[in-house]
Amino acid sequence: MLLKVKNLSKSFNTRKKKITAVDNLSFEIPEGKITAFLGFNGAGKTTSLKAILNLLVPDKGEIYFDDKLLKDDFTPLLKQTGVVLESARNIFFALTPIENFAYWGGQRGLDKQTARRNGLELLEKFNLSSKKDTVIFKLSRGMQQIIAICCALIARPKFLILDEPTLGLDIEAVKTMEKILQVLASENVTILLTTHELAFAQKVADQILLIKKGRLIYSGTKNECLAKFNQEKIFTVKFLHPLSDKQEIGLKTISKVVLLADKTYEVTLFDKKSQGQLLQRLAQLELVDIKTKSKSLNDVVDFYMKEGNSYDDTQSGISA
Ligand SMILES: Nc1ncnc2c1ncn2[C@@H]1O[C@H](COP(=O)(O)OP(=O)(O)OP(=O)(O)O)[C@@H](O)[C@H]1O
Repeated sequence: MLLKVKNLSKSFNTRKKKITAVDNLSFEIPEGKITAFLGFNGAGKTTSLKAILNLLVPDKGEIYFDDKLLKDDFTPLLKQTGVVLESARNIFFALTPIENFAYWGGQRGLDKQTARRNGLELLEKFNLSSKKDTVIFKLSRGMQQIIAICCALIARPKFLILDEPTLGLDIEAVKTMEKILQVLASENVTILLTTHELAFAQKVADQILLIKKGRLIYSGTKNECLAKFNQEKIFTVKFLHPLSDKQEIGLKTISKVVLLADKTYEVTLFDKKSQGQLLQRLAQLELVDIKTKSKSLNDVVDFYMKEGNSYDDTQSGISA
């Protein structure tokens, strides 16, 4: 594990009340994977990131980086970590990418030539070489975000933290961002990102970290998380005519049948093993369309964010 967070808590005392932003949070970030840190506004993501980056002192908790406990000195983590905060705020908009690379490389102890070389390499990798001398404010929002990532990667850190990397990006730019993150992960860069865009998280993430009111709801692989929520096999079926009572009773011996609209039904198998039997029965009816429905990360997050569906039964696992 590259990063381990153990029993992290942080409260803020405001004039009106005490706000518990992070509440006994523990999780692990595996090396070379993309972890999506999810939770509604105010869930405690930024506060957790700030504690990891030593930008605030938690009330309690421990941070381990490369299996070493960080106490007062976070240098081992900070030296190996690139960070892009929301809205690409870590770059100078009046400078060009090359000038930004020289500055941010300098901050990381690189000489100008090395910073330039590393920066050009990154631009080439992300197909932005032609923009090396264009001032940042003349670039599209998506390009600005990529340059911000290049600056964060200028000293080749092995850990990259991205706060809302797709904020304000159009569909094409989001796709480019997906590719970039996948390229970086394939080069063993460990990525921790926050996002409210669950379709994006579902595309790029290997790992999911879900928090609610500062507490852990789920931590584990995306595939396991989705598999748990897709144990049922659901079909949406449209027939030429509404089902007769007899036809409906026939299907109901092996599935739950719910009328969605006019001639369209949701058919949920009681047992996945009866799929062949169901398809045979459906084939005897006058079908117009049939689709299988799978639950998405959006459904998972929706489920857990509802009051009552809590983490009680799962600190490191999940149950649907
Ligand atoms: N400096 C502070 N003083 C007082 N309260 C704070 C402070 N920083 C954060 N909070 C509160 O702590 C809680 C968690 O905030 P945090 O910014 O960590 O959430 P978040 O998950 O990052 O939200 P978002 O998705 O909106 O960025 C919120 O209730 C927030 O108002």
